[in-house]
Amino acid sequence: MSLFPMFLKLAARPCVVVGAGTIAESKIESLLNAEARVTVISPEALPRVQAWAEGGDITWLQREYADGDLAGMFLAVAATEIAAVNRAVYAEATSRNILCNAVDDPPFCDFYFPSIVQRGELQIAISTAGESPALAQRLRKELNAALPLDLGEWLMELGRLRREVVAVEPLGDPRRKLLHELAQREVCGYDQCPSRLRAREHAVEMGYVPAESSASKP
Ligand SMILES: C[C@@]1(CC(=O)O)c2cc3[nH]c(cc4nc(cc5[nH]c(cc(n2)[C@H]1CCC(=O)O)[C@@](C)(CC(=O)O)[C@@H]5CCC(=O)O)C(CC(=O)O)=C4CCC(=O)O)c(CCC(=O)O)c3CC(=O)O
Ligand SMILES: NC(=O)C1=CN([C@@H]2O[C@H](COP(=O)(O)OP(=O)(O)OC[C@H]3O[C@@H](n4cnc5c(N)ncnc54)[C@H](O)[C@@H]3O)[C@@H](O)[C@H]2O)C=CC1
Repeated sequence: MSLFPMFLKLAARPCVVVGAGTIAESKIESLLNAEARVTVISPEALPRVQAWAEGGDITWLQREYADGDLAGMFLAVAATEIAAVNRAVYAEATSRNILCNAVDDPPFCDFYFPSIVQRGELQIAISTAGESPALAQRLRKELNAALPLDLGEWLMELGRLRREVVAVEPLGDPRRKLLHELAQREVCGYDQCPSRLRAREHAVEMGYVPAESSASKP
């Protein structure tokens, strides 16, 4: 069976993490990075989790998990050190059609956490479908070493440039060709950078923008 790969928008979605130890902490952090609305259920919590609760970043229910806690949730992570508790969370999630990951317990996971290489908005997620997390980790390290550190900034600039091009040029092969061309070269933040000039030149060539207006464009 092949896993379905996707990148989820979790902003404002209610997500629950059961447990607040080392593994839970990293899951909470990645949910917060995605701006999810996080509820943590755990009698004890590591200092960083407590700080998130004190700062209002998460809701911490300081008690053990109880059946019914998943009502209204979008996604659940069961990360206690007790497999039976994690499996009970998974069972409730299944009965409610909520996606759930019981950490390190593949039969009780609807989705797996991948290894991630990140540069700003660029994310590369690696999965071996649980065959070898160690391999996923090694590939993550190799990709991380191979990719330039400023790739995120470059991508942000490329995104801006793409929006400029898309705003003036209608959908079609010439636009697609230009966007491929721009994605291969250095894109710079300043107005006169070669890629930006190329994009304007192209817009003029194609007759989408008159020469004067392209030259004075911010
Ligand atoms: C199925 C899955 C379910 C899930 O948890 O989502 C799962 C399951 C299990 N992991 C186990 C072991 C290890 N996991 C890691 C590391 C990571 N594990 C992660 C994900 C996943 N782990 C999901 C599948 C991912 C995939 O392959 O697609 C990563 C990618 C992401 C993350 O955890 O956030 C993160 C790397 C992050 C990074 O560094 O980039 C290491 C490495 C180390 O710690 O040194 C080891 C030891 C080496 C080894 O075993 O390979 C065991 C046996 C436990 C035991 O022995 O008792 C099980 C259970 C089993 O296999 O039955
Ligand atoms: N720590 C590690 O490096 C690794 C841990 N794991 C596995 O991940 C799981 C969690 O590990 P850790 O985070 O290290 O454990 P931990 O012991 O640090 O944290 C467990 C958390 O679960 C909470 N908890 C216990 N019973 C609960 C209940 N009934 N309801 C709600 N919360 C409850 C505890 O208060 C604690 O916050 C374990 O199954 C462990 O085997 C797997 C790989 C590595």
